Amino acid sequence: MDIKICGLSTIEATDAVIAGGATHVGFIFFPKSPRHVAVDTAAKLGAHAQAQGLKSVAVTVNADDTYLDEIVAVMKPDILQLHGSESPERVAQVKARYGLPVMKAFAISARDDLDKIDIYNGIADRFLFDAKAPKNSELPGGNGVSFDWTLLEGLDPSVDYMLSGGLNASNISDAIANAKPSGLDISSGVESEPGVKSTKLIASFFEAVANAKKRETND
Ligand SMILES: O=C(O)c1ccccc1NCC(=O)[C@H](O)[C@H](O)COP(=O)(O)O
Repeated sequence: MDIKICGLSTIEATDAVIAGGATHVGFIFFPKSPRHVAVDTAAKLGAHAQAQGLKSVAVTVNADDTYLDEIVAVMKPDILQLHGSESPERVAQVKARYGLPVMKAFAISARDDLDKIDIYNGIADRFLFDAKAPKNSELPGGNGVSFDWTLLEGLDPSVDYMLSGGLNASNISDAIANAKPSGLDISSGVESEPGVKSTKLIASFFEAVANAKKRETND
């Protein structure tokens, strides 16, 4: 199962994520976020993770070509995560311009939010299902809130997605059992305060994932 830890900004946290067994590291390019990083910081940390076989993901929100050009040229991400209201046409443009896989994020709060899967199918390479941002939040992601995973019941098993939104060591077992996702994405669940990753919480999270996987195998 793929595991992406998002919102990294330090070498200590990146090393903890690598040691824990993550497959992806995510970097946020959104100035309003406490996790926002400079492109060269993401380039250094991303290259460090790439050297260990992880994929580096650039997370942007309705970014224009100028910003994406800089991110792609300097950071050399493996994947672009589009976390705004990018249309299918914009996703197709981004894919064509950079030749990189695109993961399109959606907020899920009702069953019909999943209709977007058909609209972006064959355009986005993967989906990331996140919770809807609370009304008082300026961030489209990284809010530490979960959505009702039972909304995913009956989803076509060929839909490739990362489950996201409020995941942490305490709820990951239920999340895996309910949603059976092909990937997990976590940010604030491994932070001691917004934007500050905790190496202890990162280690506990990976331990909880390993225990959850053992339980799944035994069931
Ligand atoms: O994390 C942010 O600050 C952020 C800001 C703007 C757009 C996206 C953002 N995060 C994207 C992610 O992939 C997060 O990991 C995802 O939303 C889950 O976050 P959390 O609920 O805190 O685990």
